[in-house]
Amino acid sequence: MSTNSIPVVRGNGTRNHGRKVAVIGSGSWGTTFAKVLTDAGCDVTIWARRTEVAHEIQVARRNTQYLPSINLPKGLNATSDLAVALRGAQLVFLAVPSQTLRQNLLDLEPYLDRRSVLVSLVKGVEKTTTMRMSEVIADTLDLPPERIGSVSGPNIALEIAKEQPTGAVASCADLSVAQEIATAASAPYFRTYVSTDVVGTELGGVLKNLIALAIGIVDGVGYGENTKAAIITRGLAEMTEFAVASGADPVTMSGLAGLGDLIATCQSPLSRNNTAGRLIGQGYSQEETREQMQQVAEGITSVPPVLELARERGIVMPIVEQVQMVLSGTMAPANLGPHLATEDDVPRPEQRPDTPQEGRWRRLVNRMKGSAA
Ligand SMILES: NC(=O)C1=CN([C@@H]2O[C@H](COP(=O)(O)OP(=O)(O)OC[C@H]3O[C@@H](n4cnc5c(N)ncnc54)[C@H](OP(=O)(O)O)[C@@H]3O)[C@@H](O)[C@H]2O)C=CC1
Ligand SMILES: O=C(CO)COP(=O)(O)O
Repeated sequence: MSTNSIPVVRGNGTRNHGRKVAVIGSGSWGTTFAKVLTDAGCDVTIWARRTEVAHEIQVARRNTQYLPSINLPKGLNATSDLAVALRGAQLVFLAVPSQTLRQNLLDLEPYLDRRSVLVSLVKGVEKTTTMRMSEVIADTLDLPPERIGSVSGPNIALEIAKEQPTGAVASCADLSVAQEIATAASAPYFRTYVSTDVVGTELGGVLKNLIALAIGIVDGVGYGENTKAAIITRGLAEMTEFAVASGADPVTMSGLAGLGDLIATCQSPLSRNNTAGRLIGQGYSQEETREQMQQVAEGITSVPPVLELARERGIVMPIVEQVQMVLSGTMAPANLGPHLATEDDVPRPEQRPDTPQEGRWRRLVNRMKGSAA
């Protein structure tokens, strides 16, 4: 482990002894996640598409473009050769932009061990197909669900690279595979929980980006904490409805991959989605904002496909609709938030009678009534 921040007690390094893993993508998250895996005791090789980035990581133990001032661990190997990165890798973590993942998978397919598990770290949906990343993996490589996983949570890369503690959720349809992923990705400053809810884990990461855009927009306008609290609270309700209609467990949305990530991304000035929203709220166009951003802001690309899926599934997402209108220039940023409703909306209870949250509370209350009787 490097010395970027407060030292923490070392954990389970020996559990990962000899576990060979690859990380595909050497941006801020790929590099940070490779550090987590190395600090967890795995034998890690990170793939960078540019040789100079691979060389800098391998030789100088730095990735100055994406993680300035961070010392990377000695054991981390880097290469720009996919064959080298994938040789013997039991777990392959994918940290590339959502819109390039399909091509990246096709590129790596010839070198992939047919037993390896592919784990998406990506928080977007494919624009042209509206597929989640695990669906893109299954579609491209024809892999069964037990060879596809996802890791997501409140994971602002730079904070984790500084070894500031947090957690995440590793999910796979096969619980034992989720446990294997979580073991590989559990460092002293990074606790990884397990889940079999791949849909919920992935959608938490996708949907919080859209709400973070809304938060950035109202921040750019100059609105204060009430507006943001209303957007976060109603945003979680929108996220949960959409995720449940897509097959997710509502409980996932109240965990690290849902609420946890929503809080981190909406609060952090380091969030690229939050930052992109702020620029738009300050009056920059979508094009100008894209130009100013040096890194991936997945939310901007995910808005149209998420709304397309929401309409197909009969889900109303007023905040995401408003974000779309602001992005397309049909609504002024200052009009986002204050009403949080469409024009024809009528006053209604805050929680719809059939929301997953209410159903859960009702079941709990009924159970308690039953046990008190
Ligand atoms: N940063 C974070 O805090 C977190 C990010 N994520 C998610 O991780 C994913 C990756 O994001 P992140 O690392 O932050 O992004 P960055 O913008 O930091 O880096 C993007 C990376 O993708 C590479 N890349 C760009 N185009 C291609 C391509 N066509 N083929 C292969 N690689 C390409 C870039 O390479 P090059 O440098 O050569 O351009 C770079 O290594 C996103 O889905 C993001 O939402 C998830 C959790 C936390
Ligand atoms: O996913 C993230 C934190 O969990 C990173 O968010 P941004 O992509 O908005 O920086």
